[in-house]
Amino acid sequence: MLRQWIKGWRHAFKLDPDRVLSDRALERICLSGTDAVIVGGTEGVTQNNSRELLDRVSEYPVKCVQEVSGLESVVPGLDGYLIPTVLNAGDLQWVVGLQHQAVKKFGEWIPWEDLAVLGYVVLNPNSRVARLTGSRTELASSDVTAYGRIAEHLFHLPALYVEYSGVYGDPSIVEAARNGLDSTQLIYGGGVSNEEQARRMAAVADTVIVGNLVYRNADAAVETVHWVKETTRLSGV
Ligand SMILES: CC(C)=CCC/C(C)=C/CC/C(C)=C/CC/C(C)=C/CC/C(C)=C/CC/C(C)=C/CC/C(C)=C/COP(=O)(O)OP(=O)(O)O
Ligand SMILES: O=P(O)(O)OC[C@@H](O)CO
Ligand SMILES: [Mg+2]
Repeated sequence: MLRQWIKGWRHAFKLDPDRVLSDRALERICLSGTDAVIVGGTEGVTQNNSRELLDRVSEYPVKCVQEVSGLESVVPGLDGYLIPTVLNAGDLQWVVGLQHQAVKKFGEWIPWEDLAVLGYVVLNPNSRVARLTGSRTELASSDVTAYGRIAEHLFHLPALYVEYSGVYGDPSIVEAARNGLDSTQLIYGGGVSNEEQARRMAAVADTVIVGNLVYRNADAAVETVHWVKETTRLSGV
C-alpha cells in the first residue's frame, strides 16, 4: 500500500519530465541511495515526457512513482501515484476539483492501494505552483500548524507537504507544521542545496525532497542523500 510505503522515505528526488537530464546525471541520482524518485512538475508535463522519464528511471533498481499534476499526464501501470491537494489554494479546483474530474474519468481503473494523497501547503509566492494555484502564501505559524491538524485529524491524509519549491524555506514554519502533526508524515521540499540546509530540514521533517539541485549540481544533489539520512529527526521540535 503506497501510503504505508512512503512513510519509510527519508529522502527522495523529484525529477521534472519537462527538463533535460543527461544519462550520466540520471544514473548518479538513481544509484545515490535515495529512497525514491518522484516524477512530476507543474508545467509542460505530458503523458509522453512523463512516460519517457519513467522508462529511463525504471532501468535502475530505485523505487519510482508519478506525482500527478494533470489529467492528461497520468501514465497507467506504475507502482505508485502521488495525488496532490493544495490546502491553501485560492480556488477549490486545486483542492478537490481536478481530483473529482480524474476520479470521474478513470473510475473503476484506479488502483486505490497504489495512490497516496499529499496535502500541500505552498509557501513560495514566486513558484509556478503558487501562481498556478493562487495559493495564499502569507501564512503565520499558527496557520501552518492548523493545516497540519486539518491534514491529520480532519482529512486523515497520509502526508502534509510543506512546499517552498525553488527557495529554501523558513525552518520555524516547518516546525510549526510539525507541531500540528502526530502520525501524519511531514514532507519538506524547497531549495535544499547544501549540507546545512539539508540537515536543518531533515531534523524537522520526516522526508526531504530535492528537485532543482539535480539540474544545477548533480554532485551536490547526490550528497544530500547522506546529509539527510545521517541526520536524526528530532522529536519535540
Ligand atoms: C489504468 C489507469 C488509467 C490508471 C491510472 C489511474 C490513476 C492513477 C488515476 C489518477 C487518479 C487521480 C485522483 C488523479 C488526480 C489528478 C489531478 C490532476 C490532481 C490535481 C493535482 C494538483 C492539485 C496540481 C496542482 C499543481 C501541483 C500541486 C503539482 C504538484 C507537483 C509540484 C508542486 C511540483 C513543483 O513544480 P515545479 O515544476 O518544480 O515548479 P515550481 O518549482 O516552479 O513550482
Ligand atoms: O526543486 P526544489 O526547490 O528542490 O523543491 C523540491 C520540491 O519540493 C519541488 O516540488
Ligand atoms: Mg521546481
